[in-house]
Amino acid sequence: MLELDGVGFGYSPRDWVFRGVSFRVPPGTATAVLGPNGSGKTTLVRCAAGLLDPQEGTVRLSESAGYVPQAHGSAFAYRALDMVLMGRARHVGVFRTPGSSDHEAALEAMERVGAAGLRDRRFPTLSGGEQQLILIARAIAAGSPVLVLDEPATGLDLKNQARVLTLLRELMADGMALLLSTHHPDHALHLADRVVLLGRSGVRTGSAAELLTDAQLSALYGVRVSTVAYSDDGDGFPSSTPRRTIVVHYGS
Ligand SMILES: Nc1ncnc2c1ncn2[C@@H]1O[C@H](COP(=O)(O)OP(=O)(O)OP(=O)(O)O)[C@@H](O)[C@H]1O
Repeated sequence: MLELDGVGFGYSPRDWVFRGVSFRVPPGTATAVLGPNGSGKTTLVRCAAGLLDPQEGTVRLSESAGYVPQAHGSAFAYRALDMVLMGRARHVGVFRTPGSSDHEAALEAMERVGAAGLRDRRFPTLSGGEQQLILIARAIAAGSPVLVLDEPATGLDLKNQARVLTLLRELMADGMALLLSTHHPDHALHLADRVVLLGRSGVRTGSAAELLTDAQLSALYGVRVSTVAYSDDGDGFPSSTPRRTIVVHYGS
């Protein structure tokens, strides 16, 4: 369980990025954070993951969260498998080397994201999308019941976006609590039970049904957005999966 209560953060005194953010992410659910560039999505998910200390309010985490940062180059030429093994740090203990169960967990996580074939590649030589898959595998390998992801679809092609969304739904079905920031309202429509909108006029939290509407999304991004239904077409998701996506009226 992840819970934020009245959280406020600013990088300098009296210059708040956001204030008064409260929401809970129960097991088996996903909460999506949406907002324009610079609205504070990364800042908020870093506070939720315990990587930034808010100036006010509290963050309660049942145990440490797995965290997936936005893909970025690494200065160190670790193998992809070693990057994923780093997710096992709290299981391995200080001054110990990873054992066979850690290797198994790391390889299973790489299989799950479809990146087992990259295990011996050096992380900096991977494409941005491949790096993103490895970072997600690292967080899964950590085995935490809470996963916090900062724009997990950044740099992924359409097939890999679908793979990651499917994977995140599977993790929810396994009982994990997910918090993700995203620039893709359609991903929020597909995944999220609850939504946090970081807008120019303040923060709104509520159910996906209440906040992922044409009016709310158009106001949030300052461009006309419509949500449209599509048929399941035997896509393999349970019939309860929301099948709505968004259309942006470019030029509006
Ligand atoms: N280390 C920092 N020091 C000072 N200001 C910062 C720092 N990091 C971010 N900011 C500022 O805080 C605000 C929120 O930034 P943040 O990165 O959280 O936004 P975001 O919604 O994730 O943006 P994007 O969609 O562009 O990734 C921005 O105005 C940004 O310039």
